[in-house]
Amino acid sequence: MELVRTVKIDDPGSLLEVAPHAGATLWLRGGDGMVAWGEAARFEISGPDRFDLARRWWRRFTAASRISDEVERPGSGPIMFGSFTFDDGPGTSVLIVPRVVIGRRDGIAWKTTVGDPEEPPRVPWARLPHVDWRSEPGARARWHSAVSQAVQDIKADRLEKVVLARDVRGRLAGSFDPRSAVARLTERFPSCWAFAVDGLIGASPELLAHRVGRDVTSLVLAGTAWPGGAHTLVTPKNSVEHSLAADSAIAVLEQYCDTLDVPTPHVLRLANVTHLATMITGTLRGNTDALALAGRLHPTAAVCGTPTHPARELLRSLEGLDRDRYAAPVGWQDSRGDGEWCIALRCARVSGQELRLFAGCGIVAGSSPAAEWQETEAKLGAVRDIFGVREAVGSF
Ligand SMILES: C=C(O[C@H]1C=CC=C(C(=O)O)[C@@H]1O)C(=O)O
Repeated sequence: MELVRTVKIDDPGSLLEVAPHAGATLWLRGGDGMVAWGEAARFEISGPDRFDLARRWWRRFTAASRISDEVERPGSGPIMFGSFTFDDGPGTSVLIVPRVVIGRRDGIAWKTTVGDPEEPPRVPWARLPHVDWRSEPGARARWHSAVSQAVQDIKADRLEKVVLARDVRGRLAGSFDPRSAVARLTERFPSCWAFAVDGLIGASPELLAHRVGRDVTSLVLAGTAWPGGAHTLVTPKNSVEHSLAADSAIAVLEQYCDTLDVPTPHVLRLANVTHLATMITGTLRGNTDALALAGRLHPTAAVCGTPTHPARELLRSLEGLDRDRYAAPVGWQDSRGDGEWCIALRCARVSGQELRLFAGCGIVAGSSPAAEWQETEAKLGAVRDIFGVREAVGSF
């Protein structure tokens, strides 16, 4: 039985600077969050039951741990980070229990250790390497025909909305250090959740499920405008797109919450795009953990469509894409069941020297293929542009 011990520590300053090497797990927002390293346990799963299997495994892990936690806040004590696949298959979802976690939230900082880990050597940050982007002959034509087909299906009342995505691939010309990538992402997207979990890096603006005690929050985004785009944000098309996404989250959260507050949508401004956003808050009826909520919410109509099943079938046939861990829950959970699960958007999967970026957009009856292409380009810029910036921002 391993001892999981959390102690209060002095403010560590920049959390990113504390991460000792490029293998660290990172979860940051507005300067707060957690950085973690080492692996006390790892669990890989696939299939339609992956969320339930993950929760069961996590319950067993925490039940088998001796816990000493002098902080007792969300994220203290035993914690796992996870990244799930969008689809039931192929691909594996992963949970990681780090050996060491340094966290800070609301002015309180802590260190959690599992067992008695050794201090790893500190490896200086590596600059972000140059990326050779792969040219994709025919990608634009394929996109146009997929969006046109989706619009036809929607106009023929086969479904109301489908979210179509595409990927862009590149080859890294040198070694990749997620600390450098996340530093750039947090600078450019301070209101987003910037993360590096098992080779998935990104800065997501969309919170699928956040639970602290009985309080639940879900920030639903859908409907986008971007600089140079032909449309403003508030259009009938974007409003339809947004309300379908919000409704899909509300329909699930209603089943678990005694009270639910759904304000009118607001405008979320990011560096590259603006979104319609609805911040749903609720009070849980029972003790449903954050991952259970995320698993039930996934996939919302912000990343799949309405109704869910036909949209999932259609996107599968039109995209010709393995979404891998894009557009799926990424986040963390502690032993109390509190946690923070985002939808992995504005992200890239790094494996070896290969880099794969993803972006998608909601298609409704009023969608045009050319505008939706531009929208994916604006969204892809969130990660693509960090490779174009040459100045150092951290301790290289
Ligand atoms: C699917 C993505 O965005 C979703 C979140 C915000 C706005 C969206 C939209 O306007 O289409 C998408 O629903 C993506 O960034 O890949």
